[in-house]
Amino acid sequence: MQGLTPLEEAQRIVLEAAKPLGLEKIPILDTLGRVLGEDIVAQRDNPPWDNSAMDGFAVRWEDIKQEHAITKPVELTIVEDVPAGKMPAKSVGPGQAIRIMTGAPVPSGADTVIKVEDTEHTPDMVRVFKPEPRGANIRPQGEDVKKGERIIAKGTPIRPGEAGMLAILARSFVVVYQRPRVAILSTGDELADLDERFSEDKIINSNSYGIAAAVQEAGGIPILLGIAKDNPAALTEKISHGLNADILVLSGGVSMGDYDFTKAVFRDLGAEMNFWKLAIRPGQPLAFGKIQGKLAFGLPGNPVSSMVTFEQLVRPAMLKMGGHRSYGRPVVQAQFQEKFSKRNDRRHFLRGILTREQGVFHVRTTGDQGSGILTSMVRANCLIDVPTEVERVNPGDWVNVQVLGGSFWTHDVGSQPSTGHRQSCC
Ligand SMILES: Nc1nc2c(c(=O)[nH]1)N[C@H]1C(S)=C(S)[C@@H](COP(=O)(O)OP(=O)(O)OC[C@H]3O[C@@H](n4cnc5c(N)ncnc54)[C@H](O)[C@@H]3O)O[C@H]1N2
Ligand code: MOO
Repeated sequence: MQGLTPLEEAQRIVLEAAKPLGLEKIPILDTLGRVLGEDIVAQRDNPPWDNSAMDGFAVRWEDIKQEHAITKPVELTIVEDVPAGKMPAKSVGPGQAIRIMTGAPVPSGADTVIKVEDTEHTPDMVRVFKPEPRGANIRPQGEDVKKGERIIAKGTPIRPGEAGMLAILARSFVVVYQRPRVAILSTGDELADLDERFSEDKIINSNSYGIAAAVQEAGGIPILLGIAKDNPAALTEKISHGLNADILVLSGGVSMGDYDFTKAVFRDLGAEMNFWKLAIRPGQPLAFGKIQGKLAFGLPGNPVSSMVTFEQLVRPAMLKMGGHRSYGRPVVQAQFQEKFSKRNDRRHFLRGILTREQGVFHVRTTGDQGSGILTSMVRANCLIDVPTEVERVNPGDWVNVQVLGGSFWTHDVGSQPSTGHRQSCC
């Protein structure tokens, strides 16, 4: 009998086969979540000139530096008003001030800005009560970005911060990696699709929709191929359509059943395939390889198994193809709140609920962990990663947790993570 393949080995093979896709130029508003395919170099300084950080008065520090300003305020003559968006016409001479708004360019002659609330003023005259250090309240030219500097590196995923920076740098179009197109096919005579009339002996094809959402979450474009009947001809035809995409994901038909034709059809299509019994639970039977140069995954049909194997294998491949440089979910250590035991032959991914209380992460399972219990995925915000060799996890033991999307802090929002506990059960 074929032995169990460690997940890490399968991940290594999959990632080696997955190559970054080509590049395309897209408008800035479409860039969220995409990965930069070029270095972004500043063509000018930001801010482009010294500007005021406060509403107030631009002055010469020499004029206001005196101590005891509160008892003996300095009086300066206002010679101009500079709102944001206007360049100053005059410079500040001895005994003079220019009224200035936040963001407006600092006039020549001035080297310090006094906040309006630290003054008394009329339209023509300002009295300064508070001495400030030289340069106070001035944001110098180029403090954020210097012309010629590489500000965002190729391979960076675009978040709101990067999008704002692209705008600062006047990049209305940027080059990014293409999104992987993922063809999704469910197999099984027992399946009916959502919009079909179906009889009592059918179950609804949920895997295609769960996988499609996972594809979108990983930045890809899902292409639904529907359901293939459990016969080689139907399967071959559907798979051939799927080969127009970058990745083909099948679910079902990879285990030992009389109607499990996936392996045979993959082979007939000339695929170089690995058929694994992975050392994980859920998600043991899995096929992976290349068909006509395209990545093809045969995921197990059980709904939870298809999602967990997607997470561990398809998602990393998609991220690599989409230009990302890191492929894993964030992992945190959490204190397990239950008892759990298993054999020491497979790595388990328990669906979990992660919370944080008094700065410490806690995790419990979602309940029954059968691979047909999709409510476990509905309730989960994480996967609890119990290593192969671990047979027992007790309340209070530290476990690694892969954080799935979404927020999970229901307690003490904003407090710092604890630094005191680093030992792990696993
Ligand atoms: N003799 C053995 N039987 C099984 C083994 C084994 O090693 N030896 N492995 C079991 C494990 S573990 C899994 S996981 C499943 C994987 O089986 P398949 O990939 O062949 O999947 P199917 O048999 O087609 O379906 C399994 C299960 O999932 C439901 N399903 C399938 N597709 C969908 C879909 N698109 N939407 C919703 N539900 C779906 C299907 O109705 C079955 O209930 O094999 C075990 N058996
Ligand atoms: O691998 Mo199966 O996914 O354990 O049910």
